[in-house]
Amino acid sequence: MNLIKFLFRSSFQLMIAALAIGFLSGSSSAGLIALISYAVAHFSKNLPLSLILGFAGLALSALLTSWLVRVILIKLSQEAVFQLQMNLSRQILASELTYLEKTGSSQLLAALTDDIQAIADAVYILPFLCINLAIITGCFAYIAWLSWQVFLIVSSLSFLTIFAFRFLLRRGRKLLTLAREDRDYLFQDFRTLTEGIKELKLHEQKRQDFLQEDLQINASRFRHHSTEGLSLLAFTDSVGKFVFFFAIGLVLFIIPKFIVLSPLALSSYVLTYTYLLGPFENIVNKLPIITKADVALQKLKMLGLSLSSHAEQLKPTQNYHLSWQQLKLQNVTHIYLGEIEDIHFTLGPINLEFKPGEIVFIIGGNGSGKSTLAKLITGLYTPECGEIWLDKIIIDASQREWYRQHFSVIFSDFYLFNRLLGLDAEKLNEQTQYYLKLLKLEHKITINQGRFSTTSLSQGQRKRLALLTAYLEDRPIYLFDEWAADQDPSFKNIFYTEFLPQLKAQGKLILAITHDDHYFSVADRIIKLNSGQIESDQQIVNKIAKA
Ligand SMILES: Nc1ncnc2c1ncn2[C@@H]1O[C@H](COP(=O)(O)OP(=O)(O)OP(=O)(O)O)[C@@H](O)[C@H]1O
Repeated sequence: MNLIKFLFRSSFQLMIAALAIGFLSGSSSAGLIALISYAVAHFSKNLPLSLILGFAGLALSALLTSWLVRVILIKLSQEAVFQLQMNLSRQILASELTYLEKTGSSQLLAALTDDIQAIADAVYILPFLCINLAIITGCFAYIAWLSWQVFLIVSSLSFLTIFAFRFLLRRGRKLLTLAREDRDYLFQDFRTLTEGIKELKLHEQKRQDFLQEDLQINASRFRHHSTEGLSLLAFTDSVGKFVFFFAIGLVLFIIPKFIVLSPLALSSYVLTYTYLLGPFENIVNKLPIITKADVALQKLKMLGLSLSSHAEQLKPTQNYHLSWQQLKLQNVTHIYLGEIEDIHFTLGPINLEFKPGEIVFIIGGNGSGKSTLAKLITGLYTPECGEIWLDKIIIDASQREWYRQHFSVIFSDFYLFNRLLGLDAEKLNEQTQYYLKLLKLEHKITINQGRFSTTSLSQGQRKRLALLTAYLEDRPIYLFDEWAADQDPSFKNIFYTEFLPQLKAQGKLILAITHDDHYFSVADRIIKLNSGQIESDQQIVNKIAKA
């Protein structure tokens, strides 16, 4: 089973220790049953002291070992879940952006939340399952000791039952796997629900279409597969109980007709079986949780495999170059393959050279490839063809992480973190306060030990806060994707006529994707894209606005 293999892989020694102690716990419980059977059959007022001491010893051992095995398994399983969360997060961070974009955030979120939760639920109950399994094994050993014939009959019956159940369990697992696939679509719908709430509230027909044709269909498919799968497992549970009672009836009414059994042996069987009902029920009841976790682990394994096949080298090889001379793109291309094979978008081949202290505007119509070019220049996309050079260093897989450290970027769909990550907030406090004032944010937010008091701001203010972070990062190359689009005219003016020239004066290369033709004169150079190709690359000679 995936879950057991997963725990063995997490810590082989702890698993072996847990199994050994679990076995001791099961044996103690089975020993107790044997002792109780004996005491009931030989009941008298003066039972021997050894029996009483034996009872106390076994009870204490059962208690201690069951506690110990639980502690070990809880530690082991929680550690395994922790590692799973961290590894998956690391793998996502290390994967190529193009692959992550193709996979979609809904699938990743479903894995990080649903799948890991399903595994956490299963590993929580695993200690109890192990103890119950050990008790069942111990009790079966006791039955074998009482009569090997009865043991053979009963264990053959058990094997037959398990064999017959395999089909049902496999079918149940298949249905739960389908339900898990439905979860991915549901997650996508939940994202639409939360992120598109404004649009959905404003348009009744849109809301109804979304509810009935998307959410409801996916939710009912999930309901159907889950109900079928779980019902099948519930059926297994009931049949299991029937087989159990059948076995008791067999020992009580049928076997004595063929095999001579003493009343002591008979009462011991019945007592043992009745006691076994609890652990057995416990195991069968938990089958759906274990099956779900198994499906989740399989899903995580597949995701992990495909993530690692798209993994990048994430260790920067050396400090980034503060003084560089030339950034060159040579015949660089990027292709987006569409759902339909012959509908795709190709950017390039692009040939460009940049130098420090340049203000370069990248312009072009919607869908001309500006943001794609930004992702190529910053090293987020790996070019399908062509090369990127920074001075004399070619940016290949081993240099890409290092190369990316040269950029401070504000994308149009940027994410605003709620604190200054990767920066020494204490050291930068003075600068931070200065930029807060400059960006007119000092009355809106405070920054305490690098943490912003709020990020619930207008889009324009959020972008200004992102700009503050970019300033503090102080990297050699700045890229702004339509930064000024959400700013009011006065801030737009400050951005183009003060901020950009200030960065230029510091020797930074500034690449700004923009539609603000009013400020084109600020640029040293304007690159125009059209349908993924460079239409023009023009130096601006007579600059009007100066820093
Ligand atoms: N993740 C993606 N997968 C597939 N196609 C994409 C993806 N991102 C962009 N495209 C396609 O690539 C083309 C260029 O997109 P891009 O976002 O680079 O254009 P843009 O010039 O930045 O547009 P805009 O000004 O509207 O932001 C578009 O036709 C777009 O549909």
